[in-house]
Amino acid sequence: MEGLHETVVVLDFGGQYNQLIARRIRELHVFSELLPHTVSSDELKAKNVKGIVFSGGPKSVFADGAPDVDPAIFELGVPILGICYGMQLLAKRYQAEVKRGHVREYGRATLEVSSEAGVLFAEQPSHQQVWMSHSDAVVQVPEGFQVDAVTPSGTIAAMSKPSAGLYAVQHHPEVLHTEYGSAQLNNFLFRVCKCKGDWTMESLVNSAVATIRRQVGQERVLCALSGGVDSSVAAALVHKAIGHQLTAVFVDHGLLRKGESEAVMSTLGAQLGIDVVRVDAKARFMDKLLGVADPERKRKIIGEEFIRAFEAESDRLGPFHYLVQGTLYTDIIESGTATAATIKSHHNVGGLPEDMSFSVIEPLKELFKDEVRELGQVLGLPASLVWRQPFPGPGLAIRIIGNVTEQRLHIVRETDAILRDEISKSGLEREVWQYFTVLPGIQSVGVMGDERTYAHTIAVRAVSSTEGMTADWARLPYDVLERISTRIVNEVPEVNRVVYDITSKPPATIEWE
Ligand SMILES: Nc1ncnc2c1ncn2[C@@H]1O[C@H](COP(=O)(O)OP(=O)(O)OP(=O)(O)O)[C@@H](O)[C@H]1O
Ligand SMILES: O=c1[nH]c(=O)c2[nH+]cn([C@@H]3O[C@H](COP(=O)(O)O)[C@@H](O)[C@H]3O)c2[nH]1
Ligand SMILES: NC(=O)CC[C@H](N)C(=O)O
Ligand SMILES: [Mg+2]
Repeated sequence: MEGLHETVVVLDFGGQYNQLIARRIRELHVFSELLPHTVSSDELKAKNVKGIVFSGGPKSVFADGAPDVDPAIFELGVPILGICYGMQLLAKRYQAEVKRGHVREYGRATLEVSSEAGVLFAEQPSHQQVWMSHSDAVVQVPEGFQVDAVTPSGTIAAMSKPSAGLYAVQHHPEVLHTEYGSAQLNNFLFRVCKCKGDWTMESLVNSAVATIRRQVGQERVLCALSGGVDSSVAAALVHKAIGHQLTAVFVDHGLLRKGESEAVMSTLGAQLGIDVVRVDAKARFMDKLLGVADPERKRKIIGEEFIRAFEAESDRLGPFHYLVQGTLYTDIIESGTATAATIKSHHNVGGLPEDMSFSVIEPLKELFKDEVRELGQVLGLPASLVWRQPFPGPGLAIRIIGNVTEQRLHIVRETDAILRDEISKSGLEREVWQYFTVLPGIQSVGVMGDERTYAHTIAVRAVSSTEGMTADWARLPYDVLERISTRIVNEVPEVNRVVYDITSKPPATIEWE
C-alpha cells in the first residue's frame, strides 16, 4: 500500500478517538493510517509521507515515561500537526512551558481565532465552536511560534510556526462537534502538506487486492463468512484477489436469529458469486457454553469454538494457511490495545485462542462500518446486503444475560423475529442502525386473562449510529413500540412485560454484554 499513495500518518498517543483522525483524513481523499508513536523516522521514510499528525492521549507530557517520538522525525522536513497531547508535545520539544491548567476544558468551548492566524484557519469565522478534552495547557508558545487562537478562559488553543511547517491545536478537529474541524484538517492536508487527494474507495480496492495477492501467493485461504456486511465485503475483496483459492465457511453455532441459517445458505453464495460451506456446530457451542454466565467468558469460549470449527474444516477441505475475517477497527479498539482499555472482547479479536494455526488476513481492520458499506457498494454488492443491520458473531448468546439455554434462546429468537418484522413493516429498516431484543433474565408479575402470571421481561434495544463507536437510542414512534410490545406479549407466552432501553453509548454499549 505504501509508496503508491500519498500518506498522512497519525502517531498514536492513546486517545480514544485517534483512529477517527485517520478516518477524517481518508474522507478528504488522502490515505491515512494510525501508527504507534514509537515508529522510527526510517520507517516513515519508506512511505510516501506528506504530513504527520500527533494525536491526543491520556498522559501528561511532563509525567514520567510520557510517550514521545523519535527525534529524527523532526528532521524529515514533513509538516506536523499536533492535536491536544500532540500540541503539548510540540511545545515541550521546543522548550515551551506546559502546565496542569488552572482551567480544565472538557466538551464545548468557543475558539477565538486571531486575525493573524495561519492557514489552518483560512476561510473560517473568527468565533467557532470546538470540542476540548484536556487538563494540561501550553502556557507560553515556544520561540518563533505564533498564537493562532485562544478560548475565553485565556487558554492558548492553537499555535503555529509556518516557516517550519509546525501547526498545533488544543481542541479535537476529528470530532463532529468541532464545527470547522474538517475544514482545519482540509487546510492542513491541502494548503500545508500540498496533498493532491488521490485516495478513493476504488484505490483502496486496488491496493488491498495487490496486498492480498502478494501475501497469499499460491496458498489456500478460508474466509469466515457470517452473512453480515463486514465478512461479505472482506470475502468479495479476497475473492477478487485470489478467486478459487478461497473457500468461504459459514458456522451455524445455534446462536443465530430465526431463519438466518437458511437465508444465508439460500442467498449469500449467489449474491457474492462464491460457494459457501455450512458447518453445523450447534452441539459443540452449546456444550461449551453450558452453565457459563460471565459475558467475557462467553465471548472467549465462542471465539475459541469458531477457530476450532475452522480448524476442523481445514482438516476436512484444506489445508488452509490463511483465515480471512471481516474485523473492523471498532472490534479491535473495544477488545483493548496497548493503550486503550478493554470494553468487551470481540470474539474475532480478543476472543481468539493463543494456539491458532492460521495466519489472519483482515483487510478491513482499519475501517469503520460506514466506510465498509461504501466499499461494499464500490464492489457491487447488493443493497440488501450492504445495508443489513450488524449482528454480532457471538449472536444471541450475548443477548441472554446469564446462562444460555435452549429455552432462553427460543425466547430471544422469537421476540427478535417479531421486532424485526415490525421494524420492516414500518419502513424503518434503513433509519434504525441496529435493533434487537434482550432477555435480562428477570421475571415479574402480570395479569393475563384474569390469571396471575410470573414471566419474563424482554428489553427492546434500537439505536442510531454511523459506525457503532457512539450510539443514541432510536426515537421509535409510539405506535410502532406499541405494536412490538403487544405482539411480543401475545405471541411469546414466556413473556409478560416489555421495556425499552433509553441509554446512549457511552455510557452504555449497544449490546448488553
Ligand atoms: N456465523 C459465522 N460464521 C463464520 N464466521 C463468522 C460468523 N460470525 C462472525 N464471523 C466472523 O467474525 C467476523 C466478525 O463478526 P461481525 O459480526 O463483526 O461481522 P460481520 O458478521 O461480517 O458483519 P456485521 O457486523 O454486519 O454482522 C466476521 O466478519 C466473520 O469473519
Ligand atoms: O462480531 C462481533 N463480535 C463481537 O464479539 C461483538 N460485540 C459487539 N458487536 C457489535 O459491535 C457493535 C458495537 O457493539 P457494542 O456497543 O455492544 O460494543 C454492535 O454493532 C454490536 O452488535 C460484536 N460484533
Ligand atoms: N485529550 C488529550 O490529548 C489530553 C492531553 C493531556 N493528557 C491533557 O489532559 O491535557
Ligand atoms: Mg455479524
